[in-house]
Amino acid sequence: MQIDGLTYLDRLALLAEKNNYIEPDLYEKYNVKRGLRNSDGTGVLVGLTEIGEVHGYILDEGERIPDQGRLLYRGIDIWDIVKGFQKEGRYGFEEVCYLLLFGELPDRQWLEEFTNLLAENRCLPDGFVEDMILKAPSNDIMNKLARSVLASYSYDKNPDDLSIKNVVRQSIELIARFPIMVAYGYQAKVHFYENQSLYIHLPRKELSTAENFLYMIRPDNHYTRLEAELLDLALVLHAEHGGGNNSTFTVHVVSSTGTDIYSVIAAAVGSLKGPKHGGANIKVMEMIDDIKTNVRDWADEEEIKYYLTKILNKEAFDKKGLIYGLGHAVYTLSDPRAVLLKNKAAELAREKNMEEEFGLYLTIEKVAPELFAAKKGTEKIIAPNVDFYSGFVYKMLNIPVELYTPIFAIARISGWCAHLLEELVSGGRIIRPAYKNVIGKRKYIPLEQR
Ligand SMILES: CC(=O)SCCNC(=O)CCNC(=O)[C@H](O)C(C)(C)COP(=O)(O)OP(=O)(O)OC[C@H]1O[C@@H](n2cnc3c(N)ncnc32)[C@H](O)[C@@H]1OP(=O)(O)O
Ligand SMILES: O=C([O-])CC(=O)C(=O)O
Repeated sequence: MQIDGLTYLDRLALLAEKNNYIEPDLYEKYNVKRGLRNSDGTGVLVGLTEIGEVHGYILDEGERIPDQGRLLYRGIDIWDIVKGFQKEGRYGFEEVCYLLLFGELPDRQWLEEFTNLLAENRCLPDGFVEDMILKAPSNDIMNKLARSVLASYSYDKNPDDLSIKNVVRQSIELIARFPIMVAYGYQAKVHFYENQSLYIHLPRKELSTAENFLYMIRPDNHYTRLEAELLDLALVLHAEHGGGNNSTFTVHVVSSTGTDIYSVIAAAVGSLKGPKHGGANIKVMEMIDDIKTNVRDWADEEEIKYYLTKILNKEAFDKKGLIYGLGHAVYTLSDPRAVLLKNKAAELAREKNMEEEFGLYLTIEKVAPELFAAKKGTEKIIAPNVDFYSGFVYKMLNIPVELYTPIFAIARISGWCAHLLEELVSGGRIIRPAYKNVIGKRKYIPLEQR
């Protein structure tokens, strides 16, 4: 039924918009920490952790002083971790999973056993591929991943047991299975939605997580050592980011209810998918494609500035006003992961003859802060975050764009599981902040009198 050209659903949507509007002034009046942020932009302190430390500024007598970013896993600087395994010529992601989950660096024997344990668990339960992946494909791999995680509950003989030993077992299974769930979800997508041949390659025990993933997504199984090393580096850099990032905080919130690991991790996958969080790596690629289409000369700084201003003014691209891949809730001057990925992107761009496109990224990184400052009237610096250069690196590795956020999930599952264990050991209280009701009292009116 249509009234004034509006459908019933249109009118419901208008009501939903009108009756969910809250005066912005009220947030200030009641001192609401919107987005769980203090008035100076720092995060509200809601927990303690020993897993990841994210350093982005110095607090000096209550003032927030921007600083170069630093990221530490269990107290060890990410730069040192990367230098360490690269110097020894080995892959690093498995070692980082161990470090995050168990709080210390493994010696050679413990690392070998842990790597073997991951390899043994790198298979899906009987019937899972046929019933849960191929019979229910999705156009979106993150959606498919969340459903595969939830479906795993029914294949687990002991799904609700929250003893640490059981959750460690479940965590290792999930870390080992995420690359397979993503790879097969992707293969199902290209087969059922894009009419291409179906490839279900079984993972191989002797390969690392990064190698196996490349092996499973490519029809011919082929990858080079350099490609696997770069993917391994990306996995290491994306593995953990403290307790406050949205998906990890989701882990704390959901697990604080005492629910099972599959419910917790499926919720975290849903959070990571969002374009302001892990989903930004796909958005960056779409935004760059849009800029490439609309800016005639990629070397012309003024033309790029003009178009970025349109993006900031919500007149171009997705009209959300965001330049994706820039800005961070904690980092200010730099995100150490973006610095590492930028170096890799520069090397690869030279090798692959893609320096012109790389130059576009550099110009955006250079001019966006001043445009942002002019628009917002602030001194705030927006530097590239981990999502700015990661997609460009994946593109040069010929990894399809729909896999960029799922790769983030393949890495971050290790941090999520570490935080789940920490919540179970040291949390214990249901997370339950307050919302003030500002509508006041109203009377119930009988149907005939409305
Ligand atoms: C793995 C990760 O999650 S890394 C982050 C990936 N996300 C992105 O790259 C998306 C683009 N960036 C953003 O949206 C933000 O910088 C976030 C979500 C990362 C951080 O958000 P916040 O902590 O709220 O940022 P902050 O407090 O600095 O924001 C202040 C203002 O600047 C705006 N802003 C921040 N970054 C950007 C940006 N890249 N482009 C345009 N505006 C921005 C915010 O929208 C906010 O505007 P408002 O005051 O009108 O609401
Ligand atoms: O910390 C955050 O807010 C976002 C995040 O997960 C990351 O940068 O890796």
